[in-house]
Amino acid sequence: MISVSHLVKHYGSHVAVDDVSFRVEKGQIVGFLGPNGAGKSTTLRILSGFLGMTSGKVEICGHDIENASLEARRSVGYMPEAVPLYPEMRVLEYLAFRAELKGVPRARRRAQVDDAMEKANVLEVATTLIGKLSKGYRQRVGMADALVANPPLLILDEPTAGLDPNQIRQVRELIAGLSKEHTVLLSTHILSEVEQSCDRVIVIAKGKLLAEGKTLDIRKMRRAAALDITVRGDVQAALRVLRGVPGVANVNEASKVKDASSKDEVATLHCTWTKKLPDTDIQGTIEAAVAALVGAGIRIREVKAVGSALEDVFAELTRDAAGTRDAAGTRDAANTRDENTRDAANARDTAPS
Ligand SMILES: Nc1ncnc2c1ncn2[C@@H]1O[C@H](COP(=O)(O)OP(=O)(O)OP(=O)(O)O)[C@@H](O)[C@H]1O
Repeated sequence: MISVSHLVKHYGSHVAVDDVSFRVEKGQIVGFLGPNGAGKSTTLRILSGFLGMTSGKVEICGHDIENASLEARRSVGYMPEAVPLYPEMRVLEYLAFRAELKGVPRARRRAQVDDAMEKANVLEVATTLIGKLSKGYRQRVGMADALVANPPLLILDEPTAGLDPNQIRQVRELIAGLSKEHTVLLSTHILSEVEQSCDRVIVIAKGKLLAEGKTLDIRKMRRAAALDITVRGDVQAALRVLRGVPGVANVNEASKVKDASSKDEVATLHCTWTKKLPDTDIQGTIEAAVAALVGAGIRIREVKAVGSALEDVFAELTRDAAGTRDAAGTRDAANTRDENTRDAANARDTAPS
């Protein structure tokens, strides 16, 4: 459905996309994941035909984005990060206008607008002025716009950016529903977003592709990087106990308050592991820490494993790319990449030319 080969994009002397290759197969929901400035929007705009590339080859549904740009663009519904909407138009009117621009034949226009509004869940605001819509609704109108010509492929740039948790949940449900009929490539800088919405993930940073694989494999890399334990009572004793647990490197007080009823101190203690602790040892260390506190008679209010930040996952992937395979998670990712490289190579070999 999408084939990207050695894509490069320069803005003047700045390399925004640096030799990126990947494939997206039909029926998948794929997350394009990377921190700010990674090159996500640039890549998605090139794939949607809105921006030229410096070099490389991109095919959308078998159409070369440069040599058959009209066919390629007709196969894509693109929702940019900042959806350009006309505030003085009503939703229905706007979508009919967009359908016309996208070449939907007049006879089919109304039906396709209705269909897009239904899929994007905006029927109830069909006659509302766009300028009066909430951010969540405007985002969904943007989604209806991407859907109005009924393209097989949807490219959504940060579809949940700036939405509140309720709106994010609605957009996620919407995307899950769309995947029955459309292939979806969406960008985000939030790892949990990809974990919840996508089958596969492509990770980029600083314009370079770092990893590509099943979301499950990337998820494995997100290990408990630290532990927050909230205790009540003798906080100093709790600190001493935790510092004595093998595998715990540092413990510090993240916060401390007085309990309103007992007047005891309630503190959240932040524990980090000794370097390069593999997953199984982290689990064992958490169990040992809790057991040691209970054994010392310290009351525990909450135990929370703190997931590694996206940057840490990126750091592991980058180390892995450099060939250092020192941690269990890193090895997993290396295997994932090796398999994917083979998958991609096989797919290339078997793809019709
Ligand atoms: N029109 C432009 N001219 C010059 N540099 C640009 C232009 N657009 C983007 N860049 C630069 O290219 C790099 C990639 O930008 P891009 O917007 O593609 O990243 P992104 O991953 O989408 O980031 P974000 O999540 O912040 O939107 C950044 O360093 C950005 O500053």
